[in-house]
Amino acid sequence: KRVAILISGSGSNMVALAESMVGYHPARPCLVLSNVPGAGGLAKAEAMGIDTAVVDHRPFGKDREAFEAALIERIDRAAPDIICLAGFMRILTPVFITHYAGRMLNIHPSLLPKYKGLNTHARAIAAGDEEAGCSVHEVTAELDGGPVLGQARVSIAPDDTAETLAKRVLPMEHRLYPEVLARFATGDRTPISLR
Ligand SMILES: N[C@@H]1O[C@H](COP(=O)(O)O)[C@@H](O)[C@H]1O
Repeated sequence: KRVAILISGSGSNMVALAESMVGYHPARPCLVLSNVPGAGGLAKAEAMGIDTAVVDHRPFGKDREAFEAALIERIDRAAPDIICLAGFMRILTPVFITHYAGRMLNIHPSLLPKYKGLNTHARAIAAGDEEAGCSVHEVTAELDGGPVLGQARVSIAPDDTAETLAKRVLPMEHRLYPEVLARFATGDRTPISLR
């Protein structure tokens, strides 16, 4: 299976996914695309010998449709079977989501359905939760709302800040996302849970 990975930033999840797609893994990366020119993850992908592309959203202003048409045109040139959103920070419309329906995944830094959206760790701490974590889900029109295919949990310590918690959750993301992708690429949607 061919996998296109969409990023906006440092791309640590992209690296974890790409590094996992070797040997008997059923998938291979075919493109790393960023909406942010110069995003740190682009250089990392090039160093791994993966094709990269930039579709900058800024010239499109408020015209999401035109931005997404350019995005779809560039992605489909790589003919991916699966799309992985990995720290891709643009909200996608139903047009884009329908085009890749049933073959697009996202990683979100909370135990969904809790804390959809941003600032997930700060909100978990503020709520007095005992646990935090991350989730990989299928992407549907509901933001962070699609079927959850995997979760990883960490305990919240009394002196945790959003930053210290994020530092402990991110390595769990790097374990969870490749595991879910390997299963998804063989058609296995059974949810998994890591600790
Ligand atoms: N959506 C969130 O954005 C962050 C991206 O990190 P990276 O993969 O760009 O390093 C990760 O925490 C991910 O869950």
